[in-house]
Amino acid sequence: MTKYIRLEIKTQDKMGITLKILGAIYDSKINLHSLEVFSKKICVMIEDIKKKEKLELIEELEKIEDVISVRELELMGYEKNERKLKAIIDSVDEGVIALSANLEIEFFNSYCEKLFGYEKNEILGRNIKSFIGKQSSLLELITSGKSYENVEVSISNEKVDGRYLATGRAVKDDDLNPIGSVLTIKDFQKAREIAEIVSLDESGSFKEIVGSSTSLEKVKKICSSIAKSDSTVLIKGESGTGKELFAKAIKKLSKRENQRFITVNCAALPDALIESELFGYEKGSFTGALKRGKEGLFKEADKGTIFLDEIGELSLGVQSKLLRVLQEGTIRKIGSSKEEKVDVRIICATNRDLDEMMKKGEFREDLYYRLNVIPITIPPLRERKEDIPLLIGHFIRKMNKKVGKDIVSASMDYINYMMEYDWPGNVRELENSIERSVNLCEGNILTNNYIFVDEKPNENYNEDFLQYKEMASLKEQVKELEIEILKKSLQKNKSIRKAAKELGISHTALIKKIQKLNIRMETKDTVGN
Ligand SMILES: Nc1ncnc2c1ncn2[C@@H]1O[C@H](COP(=O)(O)OP(=O)(O)OP(=O)(O)O)[C@@H](O)[C@H]1O
Repeated sequence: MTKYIRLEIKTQDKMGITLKILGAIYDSKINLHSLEVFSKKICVMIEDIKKKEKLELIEELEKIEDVISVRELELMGYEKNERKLKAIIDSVDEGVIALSANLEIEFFNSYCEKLFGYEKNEILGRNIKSFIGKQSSLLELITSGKSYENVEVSISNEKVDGRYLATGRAVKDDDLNPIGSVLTIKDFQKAREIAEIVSLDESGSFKEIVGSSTSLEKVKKICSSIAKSDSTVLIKGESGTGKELFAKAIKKLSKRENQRFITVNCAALPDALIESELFGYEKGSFTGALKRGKEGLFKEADKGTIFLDEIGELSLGVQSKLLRVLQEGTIRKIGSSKEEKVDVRIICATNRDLDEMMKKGEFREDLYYRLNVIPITIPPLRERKEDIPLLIGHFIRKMNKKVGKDIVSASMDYINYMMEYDWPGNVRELENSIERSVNLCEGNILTNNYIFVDEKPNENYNEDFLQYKEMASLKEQVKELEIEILKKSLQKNKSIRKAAKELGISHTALIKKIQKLNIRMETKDTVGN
């Protein structure tokens, strides 16, 4: 490698000082390689000379008026920057190449040695065609003069043969004429693996949980941080807030991700059954039992997760059995004296106030403290109304698929109405309400006319509705109005017979209209076919 000497000359900030310094170097008959000029400093890079000549040059430079000091430097400023940049580019796990307009490689990072299968000194200055194959689609991209992004290309020469993703930009002069190009090339397989890892990240586990309110994000964060441990989780929250969705998300993020997730709705099973369902029974242990006996759900969930929904509904008897699972990690089948070890993570949920139940003696205190190791509270929808617009969009898409419609969005009025409502049934009620709207909607936008919630509609509703609507035929407007009148009467009267009386039509006429207009209302009566 050619050796050079670098000098830093500190000077007064005077006109003509650079010329004097260059003159001294010229007079000494020393070749100048490069020069950097600053306001009070000049750096020169000169050919390698003998020590004596170097000292003589320094002496000459120091004699110049306005020169303050001269010292030898390790590297020029631009060399330092170049090396830093090269270190950065070399650390990238993909090939970075700068090409001239003639496709000669002017710059490349060390990854390219592996990419092309050649040594550094065999690459510089050579035409890229000799490394990528004359037929490579990459050649077409490079010569197109256009930008391209992550295009799949092949690279093959006598040493390598593989698939890559190429991204490139043309380099242009001031008149926009191409003077070369820069490209990056990444390993296809590696890029795919990274994409897979990213798609498996935590956000994937919360994919089904729609909403970005601070309070919901906080719950997601807690779930991510506790998911990996085996501690028992107690999810509290009103009915329909998404407790089960969160329980599933915790399982997905846990070490037990690939093991079973068993859901038990404690309220749905009669007390007499729940014990045998949870813990199983030995053969012939009670009348009606299967001859061969039965494994319980805890056993089935072994190594996995069990989700005990509505835990507040368990009888005190079953509560004490559950306590044993938590204390000892064992279960005992009905009719058996043998304890069996199980390795199950328990996630439970309740919409009841367990504290209150404990005070009343309806829930065991010791069990409560065992379950409440990691308490998570999901806020009701009315406390995170900012999630409603996102949820509306999500449920429209979901219901479109379910009922085969193509509704594109909801009107602002519809969204505003939904934001004003208090949602005592939380997200489940919102979902049901949108399902009804989607079913009844005749256009491709959900409007106020298709709102069906269980409380009074907003006060301005009729006024808004009676406004003249452009683009709607008289027939359509009359039909919409009729739907509204029927709906309001049905809502108020909660009975088809009473509504018919109020509207001055017969009971059968009202039923016919309800069917024709596809109105689905919950009244005391049912509309038969
Ligand atoms: N944040 C959310 N994003 C999307 N869907 C949601 C969300 N929260 C709840 N849901 C939906 O609402 C319905 C009720 O949710 P889930 O069953 O998880 O509630 P829950 O709190 O367990 O109710 P319960 O206490 O009555 O058992 C489900 O259809 C669920 O998919």
